[in-house]
Amino acid sequence: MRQQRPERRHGASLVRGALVPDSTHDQRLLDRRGPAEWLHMDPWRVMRIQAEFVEGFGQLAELPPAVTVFGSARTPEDSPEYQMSVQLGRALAEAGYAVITGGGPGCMEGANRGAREAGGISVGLGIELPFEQRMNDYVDLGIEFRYFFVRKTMFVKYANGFITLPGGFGTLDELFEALTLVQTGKVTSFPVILLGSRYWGGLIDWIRGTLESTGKISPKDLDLVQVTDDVDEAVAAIAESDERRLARLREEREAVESNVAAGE
Ligand SMILES: CC(C)=CCNc1ncnc2c1ncn2[C@@H]1O[C@H](COP(=O)(O)O)[C@@H](O)[C@H]1O
Repeated sequence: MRQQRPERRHGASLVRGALVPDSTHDQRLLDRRGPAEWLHMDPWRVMRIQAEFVEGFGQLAELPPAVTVFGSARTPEDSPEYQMSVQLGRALAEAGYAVITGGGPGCMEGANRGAREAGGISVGLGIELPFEQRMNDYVDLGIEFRYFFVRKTMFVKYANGFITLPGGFGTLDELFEALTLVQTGKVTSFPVILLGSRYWGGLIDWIRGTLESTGKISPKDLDLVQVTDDVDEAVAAIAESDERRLARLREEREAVESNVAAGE
């Protein structure tokens, strides 16, 4: 015999029995006297996450070719690393690239500053942090994100490559995310460049001496990252990768066009 159990449809979901709540979404929406915890529940968070993607995609879709620059939030303004970040921002802008950073202080500020001083497009993708933090003054287009993973999608999606200055955990996280995406073929034609051979040398030695030598990565994976001390060399590596990508796209288009012509 069919059991009669209470049931309720929640959009695409169906709940029955004890899972049926004693109020509806509408009631909870309209009942302003009720508690506000539902605002912080996961289904609602999804809407916020969606909104962040929509805002990010909308603001960045028309950006010209861009490069994302990572690096420490703690680099002092009077340090050589800060100077290098300014020089890098400037060189990227002069080569026609918009510069995207995390919008914070230190190396991020330096790269935004260089881009702005050279008349380029200076973008900051900020992140909500548990302590007071504001977008640096050299950002012309700034977007604030609540979620790291949404922001990281923007860093990759709108950049033609990453250049990484000396940094800490945040920088390493961004660096290894990029390398994983390239290694697994999720992004193609995406140079990852480390600026500062003294700073990064130990990490590269460890990757070679431990990861590669024990077979955790393949020897060719080491080619995914380039190390240099020369800002112009870093920018040139991005430009060369772009040229190769454009040439490949041209070839693919020509092949499609000649197939279409042959079929006619
Ligand atoms: C002084 C201080 C800690 C400020 C934090 N303010 C921040 N504002 C924006 N992005 C950040 C900040 N801290 C870390 N990040 C992200 O993580 C990277 C730097 O982290 P770290 O300093 O290397 O580990 C940046 O590329 C940036 O994307």
